[in-house]
Amino acid sequence: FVPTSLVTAPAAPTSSSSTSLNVASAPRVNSSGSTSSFPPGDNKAWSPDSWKNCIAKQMPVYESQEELDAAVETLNRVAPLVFAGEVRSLHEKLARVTQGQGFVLMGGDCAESFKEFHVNHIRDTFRVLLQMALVLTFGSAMPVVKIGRMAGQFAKPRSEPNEVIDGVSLPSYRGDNVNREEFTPEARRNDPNLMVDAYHQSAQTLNILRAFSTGGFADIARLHAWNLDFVEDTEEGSRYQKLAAKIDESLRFMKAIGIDTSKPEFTSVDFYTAHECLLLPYEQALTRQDSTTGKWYDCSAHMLWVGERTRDLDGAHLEFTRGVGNPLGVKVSDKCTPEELIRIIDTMNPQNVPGKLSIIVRMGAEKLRKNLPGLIRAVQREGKAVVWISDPVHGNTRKSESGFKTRDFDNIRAELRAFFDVHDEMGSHPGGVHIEMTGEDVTECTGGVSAVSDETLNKNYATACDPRLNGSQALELAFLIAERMRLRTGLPPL
Ligand SMILES: O=C[C@H](O)[C@H](O)COP(=O)(O)O
Ligand SMILES: C=C(OP(=O)(O)O)C(=O)O
Ligand SMILES: [Mn+2]
Repeated sequence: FVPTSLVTAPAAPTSSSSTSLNVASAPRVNSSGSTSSFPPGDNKAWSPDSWKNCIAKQMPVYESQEELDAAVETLNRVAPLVFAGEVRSLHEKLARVTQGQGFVLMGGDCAESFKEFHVNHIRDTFRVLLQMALVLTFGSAMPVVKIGRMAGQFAKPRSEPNEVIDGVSLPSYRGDNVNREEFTPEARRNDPNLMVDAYHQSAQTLNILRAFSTGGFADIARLHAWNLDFVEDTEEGSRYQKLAAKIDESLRFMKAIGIDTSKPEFTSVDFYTAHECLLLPYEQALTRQDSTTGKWYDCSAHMLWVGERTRDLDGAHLEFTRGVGNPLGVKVSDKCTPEELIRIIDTMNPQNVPGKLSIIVRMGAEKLRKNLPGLIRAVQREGKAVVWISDPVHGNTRKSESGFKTRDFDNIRAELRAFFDVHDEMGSHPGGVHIEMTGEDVTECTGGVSAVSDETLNKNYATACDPRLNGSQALELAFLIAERMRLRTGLPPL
């Protein structure tokens, strides 16, 4: 993390009527994406709560307005999790990626959970991200911007409002900051106090991440120690050790010619956080005005993205995000037309500021080959500066015969390959990857050298929502990407 310029003022206004969500007056849950009286992107005034005038899809409805007001009031007073100076430093790095100088690595759980929370869980995910970043930096000879889906990635959009088990129907689980996974009416009740619990867990997570990124753990001299025990014995583990040995040698050479490898560039990393901007009462309460610039920042994370299911042009999520100074992302599937994408860009980044907006493409290999060229062409024609990021996992979810939600490594690899092929053809920069992964030895995605199969998914299937790549599958992906980046720049294979 970098030095900060402090964000100080709490989100105005502070009266309970304006800072809270009025259940009676919307946001309405709507699945048709129809019109709103307050289209974002026009010149209407923005405020942290102007999203309340728009239709908010995927939003929990709370039973008690009082309970919600009290939770939001508590969050209005908590300390910001991130600071404007950090957010701006991420923005600058992303701006360089729009110019082809850098690669973004985003990864973490689909849904963080209270049950899985442990310092070792955070450490191990962070460790794999460090390994992946090292492979990508060395492989591509480019700076890698490291962003965790961590410290706030709780709320989940769902395909179905209800879950039915043995004829019993209950509201779907929507993330630990909304309701609980257990299949009982009490657990599935939307509880606004969970937002406060999620905030406190995020604060702890960030504290650990800050310590790991600057306190010696991320020192490049320790690169061998980042290998996880269960990865160590795999093909990817030994491939990593070989690469680590090469880097060790380069470090020894640098030292020999007088470069000081005890400098922060070698001993710490800049690590950022991001999550889906979904649960707007939480995001609004963490939105604060920067005392030095007067700009509003959502201080729940450095970067926020809007999901595929909530990116309606006239919806509450675009209205909220258009007003905050953070770098933003938007997920797009094959349902997004080039015209729609340009309108989204004009709403989320009206000044066309480089680094402000990343387009996170998730459509599956086949649809990507068909649809991505048109999206890139439109962006090129309109002269928009965006970071193109591949999310090769969300378009590749399937149900195994044994009933597990899973993803095949082959399909993930195929989508990444398609993403790189299309950028090669279009002369654009493949700017990053966004994946759901964990440092744990889970069996949630099939394939890869780790050879998880449909039959072994039940061995350690632990995710609270979507299936994650385990440590060795994630590392394998990093090597694939690094090789592809090398090919682009004419470097020999690793
Ligand atoms: O993480 C993404 C979505 O929440 C998830 O893919 C939706 O899953 P569902 O179809 O099980 O609701
Ligand atoms: C919900 C998610 O993705 P998408 O919006 O792409 O479906 C996610 O990233 O977990
Ligand atoms: Mn997911």
